[in-house]
Amino acid sequence: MTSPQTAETFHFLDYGYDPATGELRMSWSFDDGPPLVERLVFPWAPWPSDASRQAAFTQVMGLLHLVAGVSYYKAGLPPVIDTGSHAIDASTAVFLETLYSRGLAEFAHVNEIDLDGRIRFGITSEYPERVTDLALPDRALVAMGGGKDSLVSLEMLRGAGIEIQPFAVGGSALIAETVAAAGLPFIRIERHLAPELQQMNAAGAWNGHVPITAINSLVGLCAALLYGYRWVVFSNEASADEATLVDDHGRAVNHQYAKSLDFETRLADLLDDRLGDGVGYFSLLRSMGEVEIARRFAGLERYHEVFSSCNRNFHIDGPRIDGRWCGDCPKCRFTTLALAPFLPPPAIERIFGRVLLDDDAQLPGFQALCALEADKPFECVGTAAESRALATALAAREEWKDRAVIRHLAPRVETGDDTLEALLARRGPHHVPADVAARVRL
Ligand SMILES: CC(=O)N[C@H]1[C@@H](OP(=O)(O)OP(=O)(O)OC[C@H]2O[C@@H](n3ccc(=O)[nH]c3=O)[C@H](O)[C@@H]2O)O[C@H](CO)[C@@H](O)[C@@H]1O[C@H](C)C(=O)N[C@@H](C)C(=O)N[C@@H](CCC(=O)O)C(=O)O
Ligand SMILES: Nc1ncnc2c1ncn2[C@@H]1O[C@H](COP(=O)(O)OP(=O)(O)OP(=O)(O)O)[C@@H](O)[C@H]1O
Repeated sequence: MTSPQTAETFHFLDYGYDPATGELRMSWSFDDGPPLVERLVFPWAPWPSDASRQAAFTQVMGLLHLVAGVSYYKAGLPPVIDTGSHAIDASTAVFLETLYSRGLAEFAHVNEIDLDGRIRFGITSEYPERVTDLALPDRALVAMGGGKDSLVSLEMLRGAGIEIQPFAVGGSALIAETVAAAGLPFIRIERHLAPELQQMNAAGAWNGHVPITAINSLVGLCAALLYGYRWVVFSNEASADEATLVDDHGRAVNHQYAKSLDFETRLADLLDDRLGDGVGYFSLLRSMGEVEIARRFAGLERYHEVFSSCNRNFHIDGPRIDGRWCGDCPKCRFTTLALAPFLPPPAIERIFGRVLLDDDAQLPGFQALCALEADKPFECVGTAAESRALATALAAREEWKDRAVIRHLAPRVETGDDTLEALLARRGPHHVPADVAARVRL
């Protein structure tokens, strides 16, 4: 296979869904190289009889093809992008250019590649295709990630009496266990990347972070149209808007771009243009920060022994650790910090199998969470202000103040107005539909 890095053009080839098997196939290529075929399998092979739902599904599947191409495009970054049979109107082109450039910002930063002006999706159509008469039942398909955030959403919706169906993309047994603990049925959508990607990576193709939540969001929207759910609910928080770092050219590099309000707004607007309000994509926790979410999760004891936020669990080929927490990564550190004000030390030890705040070897990692002497890590963690407020609050608690990490960290951080109480009270903008927001008491 020729190297994707020498290719002139990245081609979007075919996409299609087979109602007999529930398999969705999408393909791309570099120049005239072999097609790179990614497959998704929707269990029970759903297929709606209603023509407007079929038309809406075909549109959303087209968007998924355009978004999921990012995994392959990044391997070579060819100068030309050929969108093939897709009708790309101006707003779709801007949506894709923004997603590819901001969603690949960490990838570009780590690989020292300048993406400015490189990613261009040509306009091939004046208007977006529209489906106007979509009617889906008022019920929610909830994206599950195995961690605390999606479980908080699930319980908020359940508590409000809204019909819920958890789903996840990929084969994580751990996510399935959280859903089993919720006592709910589970839709697990298989995802198989093109096998050539692994070979290209091994041969030295460009590799790095991709905006995975954007891909999962479009898969969720396909599922909503196939299975019949009006709302696709994610659990992305206000804290995800903070850039992980600002580079030497003043550009924001955000590991969590696809979890940001900016991405959510752009995708929701695009869907509104094409499908009206027949389908709703939103994050239920958008108005809250990590601290408020942790406070709510602390009260959901039934999940304390089954959840995991540690991303060492979520590789495509399965977990790379024994147990649910590796105990030495930014997510393990941040989740400890966020839950500690709301749970007693024995409960923290039961969850994580240790108390990271007792281990002074962990101090540099906690400092990085506070953006002290280091950038924040490329991980899904809270804002630096949240970590500082948490450290300060723990220094005022008898049960935490003498722990090694808190003793060293707390005197070195300043919180200003961002105290724990202020962060708990703060609410930002969101796109939760008014009827849902009222029912969950947002
Ligand atoms: C689990 C993890 O952190 N994976 C990142 C890691 O990948 P690694 O090679 O160690 O293992 P795999 O995840 O199994 O991936 C194998 C290769 O496959 C490619 N790939 C995978 C998924 C995909 O959608 N597209 C792909 O191209 C990629 O080449 C992999 O090397 O390092 C990779 C390179 O930096 C990261 O891309 C992997 O991240 C995954 C896509 C992933 O699922 N990460 C989530 C845990 C994650 O970061 N979630 C964010 C959401 C942020 C967002 O904006 O969406 C979060 O929790 O903040
Ligand atoms: N495999 C997946 N399939 C579908 N949605 C997912 C998947 N992984 C993560 N998500 C969703 O993406 C969003 C971001 O994931 P994230 O890991 O931050 O959340 P989480 O696992 O619920 O909580 P935590 O922050 O504790 O890890 C959440 O809405 C989550 O449900």
